[in-house]
Amino acid sequence: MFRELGERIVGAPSILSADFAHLAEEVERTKAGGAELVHFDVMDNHFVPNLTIGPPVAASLVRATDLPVDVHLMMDNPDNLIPAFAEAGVASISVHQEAAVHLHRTLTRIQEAGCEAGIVLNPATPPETLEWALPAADFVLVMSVNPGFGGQSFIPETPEKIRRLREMTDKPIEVDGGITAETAPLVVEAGAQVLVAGSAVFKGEPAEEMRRILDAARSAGRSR
Ligand SMILES: O=C(CO)[C@H](O)[C@H](O)COP(=O)(O)O
Repeated sequence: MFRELGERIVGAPSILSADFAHLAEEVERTKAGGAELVHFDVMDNHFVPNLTIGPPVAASLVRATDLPVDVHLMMDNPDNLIPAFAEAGVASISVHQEAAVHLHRTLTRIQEAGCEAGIVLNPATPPETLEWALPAADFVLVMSVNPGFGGQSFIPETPEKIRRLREMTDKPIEVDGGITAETAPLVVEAGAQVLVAGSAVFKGEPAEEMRRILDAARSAGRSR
C-alpha cells in the first residue's frame, strides 16, 4: 500500500475505537465510507500504559476483510512479534523509533518477513533523528497525540513537524491521533497522505464519518 501510494490521500480507521465484538462489520462500514487501510494498534502496558490485541486477532481480521491491515506496535522489544504478525498476513508493521534499539535491523526484519516497514515518532521526538534510518523505511508514522489511548486532542505543533519531515523525505507520511474533519486538512496541507482516525470515525455512523474526513482532507490536498 505505502510503496504504491503516489500522491493519493488514504483513510485508515483505527479499530481501537471500534466495537471489538463486531470488528469485521465495523471495518466494512468504514470501507463503505472510502477507507483503504485498517490501522491495528498493539499496546503492551510497558512502552505505553494500555493493553490491546495481538497476532491472533490480526489473523482473524485479515481473513475477514480485503483491506490491508497496518500494524502499529506500541511496545518494547518489537522484534519478538514481527514473525507472528507477518504470519497473520498483515500488510505493514511500524515500530517506534523510541522503542526499537536497533531500528535499522528491525525495519529490515519487517521487510524480510514480507511486510512494509514504518518508523513511528512520538510527539516529542524530532524528525531529524531519523536521518540515517529513513532509507530503510517504507513510510513514517507521525503521532499527533501521545500514544496509548484513543480520543485525545490533536497536538497543534504536528503540522510544522510534518513539514520538516517532508523536507527530509518523499516517503509517505501517516498521521495518527486526534484526526477529524477539522484537523485532517492541516496535516494534509503539511504533506501527510495517510490519515488514521479512531474516535472521529466510530463516534457516529462509520461510513459517513470516514467520508467526511476524507472529503475535507482531499479538498485540502487539491490545493497543496
Ligand atoms: O495509536 C493510537 C493511540 O495511541 C490510535 O490509533 C489513535 O489514538 C487513534 O485514535 P483517535 O483518532 O481517537 O485519536
